[in-house]
Amino acid sequence: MQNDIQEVLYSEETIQAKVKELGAAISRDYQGRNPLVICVLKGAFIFMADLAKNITVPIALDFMAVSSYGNSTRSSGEVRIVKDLDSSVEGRDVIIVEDIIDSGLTLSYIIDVLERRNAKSVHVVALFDKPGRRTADLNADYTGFTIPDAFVVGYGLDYAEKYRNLPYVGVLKPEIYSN
Ligand SMILES: O=P(O)(O)OC[C@H]1O[C@H](OP(=O)(O)OP(=O)(O)O)[C@H](O)[C@@H]1O
Ligand code: HPA
Ligand SMILES: [Mg+2]
Repeated sequence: MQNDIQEVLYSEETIQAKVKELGAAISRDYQGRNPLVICVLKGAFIFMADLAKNITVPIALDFMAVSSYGNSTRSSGEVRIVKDLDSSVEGRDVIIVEDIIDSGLTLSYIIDVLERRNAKSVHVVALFDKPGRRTADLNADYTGFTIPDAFVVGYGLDYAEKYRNLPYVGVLKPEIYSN
């Protein structure tokens, strides 16, 4: 698997330091509140686990599975809810946890759904942001790293369901995509 990686962009240590910073910022901003923290599966599962440990205000957790990439490096443009939340967001302060914002289509779809369900507030934390590929007008409230227009894998992010378990984030060798 390591042989498939062309370059490591963010080491495990660099990512962990950033996750701590993001957790501290959220803990400061949500003093006295009890937000519902929503993990967007599957990509955000590792980020969510690490981030949650760095949030010091009381939180509730929930999970939503959404998919639009399938086995491609380009969004299909069609966002599907594969698993919905267990809890109601009505009247809740919601924090959406995303691994990456690329076209922005996934998040704009989820935000729209949560606002229609009458969440009190909806904010977004994204570990990676690729503004160069945006088609939806959208920005995260908390961003870890702004990255160039390259398809990245690791730390939850996949290509065709592989590489999610890498503790770092990197770019694949181009020949992997053409296989
Ligand atoms: O901004 P966008 O262009 O919508 O891309 C970002 C979304 O795409 C990926 O999910 P994917 O559909 O691959 O599902 P996965 O999390 O199960 O891999 C990623 O985890 C984000 O949720
Ligand atoms: O760069 C990416 N890597 C993995 N999954 C993704 N989904 C959107 N962009 C990406
Ligand atoms: Mg994916």
